[in-house]
Amino acid sequence: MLFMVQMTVNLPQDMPAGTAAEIKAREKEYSQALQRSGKWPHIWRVVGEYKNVSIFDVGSNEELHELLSGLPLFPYMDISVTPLCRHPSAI
Ligand SMILES: O=C(O)C[C@H]1C=CC(=O)O1
Repeated sequence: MLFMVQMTVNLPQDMPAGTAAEIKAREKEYSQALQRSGKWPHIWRVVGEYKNVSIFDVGSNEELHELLSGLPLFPYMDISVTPLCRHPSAI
């Protein structure tokens, strides 16, 4: 099952730089493990925003929820999820 996921990160202005750096490092490790597994095949930066557009390829809604809620940045994100299916004109 394919999903387009849009994540906007809103770190608190008063979060210490060291804390933010530590969360971002864990986020990168978590994200890259999922990319290597094939469950997160695309991640793109939205130009000019602290936001990404991603494609997830997972087995169920529940699995996607688990993966997203495990993101170290999850408490600081606005996330929207759009289910996808193959376009009839796709070649
Ligand atoms: O930077 C982001 O878009 C947020 C987040 C998603 C993956 C990752 O490494 O960081």
